[in-house]
Amino acid sequence: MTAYLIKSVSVVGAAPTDLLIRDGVVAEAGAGLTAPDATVLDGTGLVALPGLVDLHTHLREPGREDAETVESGSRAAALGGYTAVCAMANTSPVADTAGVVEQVWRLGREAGLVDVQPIGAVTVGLAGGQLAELGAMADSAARVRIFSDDGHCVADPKLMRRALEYVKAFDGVIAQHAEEPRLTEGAQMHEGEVSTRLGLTGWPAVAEEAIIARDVLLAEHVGSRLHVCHVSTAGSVEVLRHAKARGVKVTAEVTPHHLLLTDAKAETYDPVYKVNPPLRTATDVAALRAALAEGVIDIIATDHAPHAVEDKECEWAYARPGMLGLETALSIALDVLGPQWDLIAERMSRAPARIAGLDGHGADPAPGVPANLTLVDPAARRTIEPAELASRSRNTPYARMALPGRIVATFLRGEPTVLDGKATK
Ligand SMILES: NC(=O)N[C@@H](CC(=O)O)C(=O)O
Repeated sequence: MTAYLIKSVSVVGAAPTDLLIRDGVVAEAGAGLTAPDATVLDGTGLVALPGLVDLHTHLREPGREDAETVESGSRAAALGGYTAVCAMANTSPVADTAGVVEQVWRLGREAGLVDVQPIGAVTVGLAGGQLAELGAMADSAARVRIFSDDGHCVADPKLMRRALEYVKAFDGVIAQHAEEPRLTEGAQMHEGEVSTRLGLTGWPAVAEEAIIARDVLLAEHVGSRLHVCHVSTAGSVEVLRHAKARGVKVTAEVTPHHLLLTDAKAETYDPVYKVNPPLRTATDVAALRAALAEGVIDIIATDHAPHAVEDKECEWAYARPGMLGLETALSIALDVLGPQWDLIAERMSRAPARIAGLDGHGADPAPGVPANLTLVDPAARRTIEPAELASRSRNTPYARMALPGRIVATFLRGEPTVLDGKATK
């Protein structure tokens, strides 16, 4: 195994130092390190972060390998600075059995670019009618700890209660896609001034807020862990703030796109901006940014949702919801938060690793720590060219935008998955 000596790198924003990576761990850290056998990388001007961890990735395999595979999504993740991703269960077949989660987990190991941690479905076929085999998935080789029907809400309160109770046995967590389905029938975008003007059916903020309010009460009642996917409204932030103040075991994520874009984008009628939950108003964006800074929202998760051309380049009403995210998330975080490296490390690596229970991830580079880390050049700007993305899909909302920050290298247990901004395999 090649050793790497990274010279003069800022670890999470601190004064420059050297890092020696050997045998899968950070072997040494300090000024003036030498190692004759090591490959030397110049870290001048670069920031080392603990490898990013994405709690919400759609890898589409099995079933829609034309849109993404475990391997292509893993490569996109490594290029985005990630060392671990949690793969959502809305595949075909659905990841609702030990067999499917083990398949995804094995494919991740074979690709070897990031650790792929499968998420199991809460209900059979994501149909919301009957609990899936949560215990069998937890006991499988994939050791599933996060369960989600993402794409669908676990709308039945009794099933949601049972699921929350069930996962307590193995310290699992239910990640809820908060959307009261009766309030979003036919919805195409955020319900508000823009939807009224465009004549499109609206997805009201209350459809999200009502489910979060219900679920935090259920989680409190049964003393279990709830994670709220892709929080998108100012009202949801208030519900979460209240729940956290009461001591409810709830965590929440926000996506890069909900931190940057608004429903005004729908005026273009370009379905690349169609997403679930929908892009909201500038007031919501401001509330989400404040909540992320404050910690009411715990993490940034990408909701990387690749879609084939025919599912996106069509009329708005027929387009699938979802956007790419893995290869641009760190840049959007840098744009939104500025160079607050400790906050970025917390929201994009340490906290998601804790929530997912991913050992070996989410620890700042220091002697003895597994060498899961990424090197960022914050001074670089790059223009996003969809054709150059590693994802099999092209549905990025940032096409031709110049974004700050570039991932120079990513290491997974001491092996480079990205060097010089390029995937190593
Ligand atoms: N977030 C999205 O817009 N899409 C997700 C599922 C979903 O949440 O609808 C997808 O799987 O494409």
